Amino acid sequence: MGRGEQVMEQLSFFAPGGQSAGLPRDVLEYHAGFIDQDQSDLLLKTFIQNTPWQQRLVKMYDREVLTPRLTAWYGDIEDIDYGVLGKSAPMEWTTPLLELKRWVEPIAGINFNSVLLNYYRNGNDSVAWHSDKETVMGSHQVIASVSFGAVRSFDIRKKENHREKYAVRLEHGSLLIMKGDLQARWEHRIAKTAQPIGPRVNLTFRRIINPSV
Ligand SMILES: O=C(O)CCC(=O)C(=O)O
Ligand SMILES: [Fe+2]
Repeated sequence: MGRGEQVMEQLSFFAPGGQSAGLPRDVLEYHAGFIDQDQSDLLLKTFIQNTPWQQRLVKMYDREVLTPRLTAWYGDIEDIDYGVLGKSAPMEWTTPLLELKRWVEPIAGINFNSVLLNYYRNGNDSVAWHSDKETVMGSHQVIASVSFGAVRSFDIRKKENHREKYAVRLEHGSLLIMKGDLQARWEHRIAKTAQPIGPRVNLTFRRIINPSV
């Protein structure tokens, strides 16, 4: 695949407005306006300014490349052997993160022990097609995803049939619950967009299972 084609592939094939008809409700649950406008504006600013963002190196085929976004990782330090998981230890919870965790847990129906923050600085930042690791979280894990800032399209496609695909626009202050077969049978991504858009911060609350316990 040529370079131009790779860029094309990354651009979302979905219209900028709305949700796909027939979005599978058994794997995605969308709550618009979960956090009100003022609070969302404040949290966006706080996270952008106060997070020690890192741009990580990941292995892509035989090369190491920088992820096209910034990340930070927080969670419980006790009771989890991060070395066994091949992960670095997370940073300690901050007050706004603990507050958000407390708000999303009753809706998700589980207690989370970690959160991954992604910072998409503009439309050129993205996350490629993936599913989140079952070995670390169990196969039918619930993930609570909170979004602030620019609206981006969250695309999903079936692993066994890439033509079966849907999209949800993740709005400022929204909550998306990923559940059921989503990680086992689907992949998801945030594609690049050619539109001139501002920054976005996404938080995915997760429950890490410790294999050594
Ligand atoms: O930014 C998003 O909405 C999704 C992020 C994601 O899929 C991940 O961090 O695993
Ligand atoms: Fe993900």
